[in-house]
Amino acid sequence: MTIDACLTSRLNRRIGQAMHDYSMLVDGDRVLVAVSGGVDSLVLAWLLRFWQHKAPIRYVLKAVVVENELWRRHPESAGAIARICGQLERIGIEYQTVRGWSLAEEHRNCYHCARNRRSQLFDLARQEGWSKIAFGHHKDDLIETLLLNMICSGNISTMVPKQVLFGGKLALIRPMAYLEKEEVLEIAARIGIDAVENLCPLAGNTHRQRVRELLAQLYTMEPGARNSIFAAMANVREGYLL
Ligand SMILES: Nc1ncnc2c1ncn2[C@@H]1O[C@H](COP(=O)(O)OP(=O)(O)OP(=O)(O)O)[C@@H](O)[C@H]1O
Repeated sequence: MTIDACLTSRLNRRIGQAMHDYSMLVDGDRVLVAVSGGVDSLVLAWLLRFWQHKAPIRYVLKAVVVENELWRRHPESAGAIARICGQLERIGIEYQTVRGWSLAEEHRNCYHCARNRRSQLFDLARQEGWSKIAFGHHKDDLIETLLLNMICSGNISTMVPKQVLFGGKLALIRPMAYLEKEEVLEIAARIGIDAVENLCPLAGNTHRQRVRELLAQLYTMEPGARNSIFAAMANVREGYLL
């Protein structure tokens, strides 16, 4: 299916706007797409793959799935990895799987797992000369992170759409930063993404999940809150903070 048949012009414009606002891709980029097998990162892999045909610039893509320690303990792990690979083949993107390091018992939590995954991705990017790592985070992830950081860590910050690291050798990009979760799901339904259930035994029982539920309640009370919170991240009045 062509990108035009799968993306409404509204969504196409929104993704293009984020890419443009943050100069996410340039000619000659080598982009690793971090894929968990969840709906967001599979949609991202599809988007970047199909933009290759459309974009006026040339870039190379490879999807990477980090098999973490907790996944591997799950009895359905092998089948799930095979399904993720099947989805990537269907999307037509080159891919590889990487085995995450073993985590000590006391380190089996979201923080260490995410750190482990980041290190694996950074190492691969350095070894193979990839210039960008693309993540499937979207607008709701950025809002949740803002609230999480305020509530649990006492700071005002979020994940940025583009983050340049190592003196410019690598940049993390989030091309779906302007899309709401429902919009990602809309694209997934149009292109027939078959997301793989998260194998992590800790999934669904996290601070993030609780913040997500809190936000859902807030949005029913105050429908404009989502856009206002998102806009606030680009409208910081430092003179009115402590
Ligand atoms: N095991 C993994 N291997 C590679 N990349 C990953 C992995 N887990 C997460 N990521 C990357 O980090 C992003 C955010 O991770 P998070 O755990 O919040 O996603 P998820 O909700 O499990 O899955 P998704 O975002 O794909 O729906 C993903 O969109 C993906 O780009």
